[in-house]
Amino acid sequence: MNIAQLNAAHGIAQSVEFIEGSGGLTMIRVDTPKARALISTHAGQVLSFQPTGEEDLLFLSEKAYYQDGKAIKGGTPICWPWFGPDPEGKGRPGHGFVRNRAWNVNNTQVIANGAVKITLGLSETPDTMEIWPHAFELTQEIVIGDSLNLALCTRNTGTDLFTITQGFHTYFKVGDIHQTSILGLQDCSYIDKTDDSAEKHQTGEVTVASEVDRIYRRVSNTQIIDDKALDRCIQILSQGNKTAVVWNPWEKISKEMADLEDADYQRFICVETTNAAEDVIGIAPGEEFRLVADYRVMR
Ligand SMILES: O=P(O)(O)OC[C@H]1O[C@H](O)[C@H](O)[C@@H](O)[C@@H]1O
Repeated sequence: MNIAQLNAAHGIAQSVEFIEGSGGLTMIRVDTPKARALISTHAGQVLSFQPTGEEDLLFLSEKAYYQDGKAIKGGTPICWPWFGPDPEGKGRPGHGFVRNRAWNVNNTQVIANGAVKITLGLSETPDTMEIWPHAFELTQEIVIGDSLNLALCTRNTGTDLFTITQGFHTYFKVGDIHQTSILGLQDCSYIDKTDDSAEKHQTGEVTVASEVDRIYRRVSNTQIIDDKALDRCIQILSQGNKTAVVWNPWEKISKEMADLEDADYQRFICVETTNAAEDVIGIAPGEEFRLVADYRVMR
């Protein structure tokens, strides 16, 4: 559907408008009494979530790509049906194949208290069957209101059990990484991907002073990003995950990544709600699995 057809089918006066965004990609502008948001249908990804009177919760790179086949650096990328490198080592793209293709718009709706729910979806095509030979229905419900609430629902529409790993690879905007800490992961063990996947133990809060790439295990359902420079805390509530990933590329990798500014590592932290490492989800035919993340500012 083109922009006019999408607006005719799914636009809602004063609340939901389809527009042509960066790179000519179809985007959805959402306006509610509590917050505004910008969602890209390419990648099924929220690029901006700004509660009224607050800075954006999300970091979006000024150098992000907006192209079919490429991921958008920032916002809330979806890693699916695997998190991280190809689990079968066949050279398929890192973090799966739904963060770099167009999603369908299934529904838009104003719900309680003026919040807006946008439902995006994807199912198998001959192209996805080549990459991952399973029939599926992937649905993402995005609710913009007091909080940004994301629910990713995977339904197995095929005849054999399949397994997935996945994650919301969310880039949170911070005022200064040096003055940022993450609470709620203390006493968890983690896999340190910057140290040959050594198993380590987290004592106290997480601070970032060099590259960080960690899979935390057996996490609770709450993490808090304490951002002293912006004088705010972001609360992350999750359901369906046993793992969480913390990632910051730091200076060298930031410089090497063509879609990041050199100093961008100072401006974001990824705290990712995941099913990663041994947190693998098996889904039987006809069954579904739901992963949920909810983000809000606390003062
Ligand atoms: O550059 P990307 O493919 O988006 O991945 C960025 C990062 O994502 C995750 O957080 C992984 O744990 C990292 O190992 C990876 O470098």
